[in-house]
Amino acid sequence: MEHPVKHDGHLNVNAITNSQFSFDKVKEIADWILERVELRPKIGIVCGSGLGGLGDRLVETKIFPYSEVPHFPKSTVVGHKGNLIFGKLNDVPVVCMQGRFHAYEGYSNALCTMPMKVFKLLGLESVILTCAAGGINQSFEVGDIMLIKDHIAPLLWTLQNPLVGHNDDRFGPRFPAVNRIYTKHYRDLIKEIASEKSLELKDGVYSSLGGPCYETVSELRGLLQLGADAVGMSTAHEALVASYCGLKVLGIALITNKAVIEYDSENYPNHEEVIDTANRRAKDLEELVSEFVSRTFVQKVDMNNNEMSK
Ligand SMILES: O=P(O)(O)O[C@@H]1C[C@H](O)[C@@H](CO)O1
Ligand code: HPA
Repeated sequence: MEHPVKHDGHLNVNAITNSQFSFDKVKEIADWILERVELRPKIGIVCGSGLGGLGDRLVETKIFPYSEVPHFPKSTVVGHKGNLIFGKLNDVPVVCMQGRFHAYEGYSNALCTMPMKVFKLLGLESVILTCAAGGINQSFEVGDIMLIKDHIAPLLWTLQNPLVGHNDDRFGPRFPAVNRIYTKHYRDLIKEIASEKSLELKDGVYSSLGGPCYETVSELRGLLQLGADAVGMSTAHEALVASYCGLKVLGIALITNKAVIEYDSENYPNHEEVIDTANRRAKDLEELVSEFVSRTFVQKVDMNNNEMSK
């Protein structure tokens, strides 16, 4: 069993720790990848349930099934292929997780969020998190695309928060601020792109519970009262760790089903509907993300050129 080691070399044996993914272990994963891939992307994409088509859009790819990547577990959920793909999207180098890890698969939140730390050590600056979610906001329709402006994640209020334990400040600070996780500039940019494409984009608060069960009517009513617009089982903890690691975050939820907030309704959520809606709406979401990736990259190149010519 690995001891929690501070990076100054001091043992911190009394801390409950998430030594499961120490800096050295994450570095081992990142180094393994860097030895095998020439591409050096600045943007990472995580594909939610049924949204793996984004990965299929990449060209000049190098694909690693998760089973080949050191310390990566299996992706066990339908609609999550389980590939780490390096390639170009709209001519921009990206790395794409075709499928994510969920706590309900039996994985710790430290493990579920480990890829964000790997992204940091790969030199990424930004991550785009996509997910499927149930619409709690009663004005939302199935198939709506919701830009995540904030999240409510009760599990992150507990010791299940992946940042609990020994903090290695090479990843991020002990006490990260979380009031600006979803980068404003990115939200503005994607709204602009959606409006140019005449694509309606909802703006909302994503809430996440642990799953794998969907929510009770009373839980959903409670989340609505708290200000949530959509509910899912992922994303918030990844966004937290990405932001803690200094990555800029864009979060997009596809409303795959309406959350049932009427007692005794005949309707009920199910994963088949989630996947069907994702398949039906994936194209618009993929185009939005592709355009976002290329504009972000162009802006970055512009900024660098301007800086260099100063
Ligand atoms: O990985 P995401 O959050 O997109 O997947 C959602 C949550 C569950 O994994 C599943 C429920 O249908 O879809
Ligand atoms: N609840 C939780 N997670 C989900 C849902 C839902 O209604 N739809 C897709 N993922």
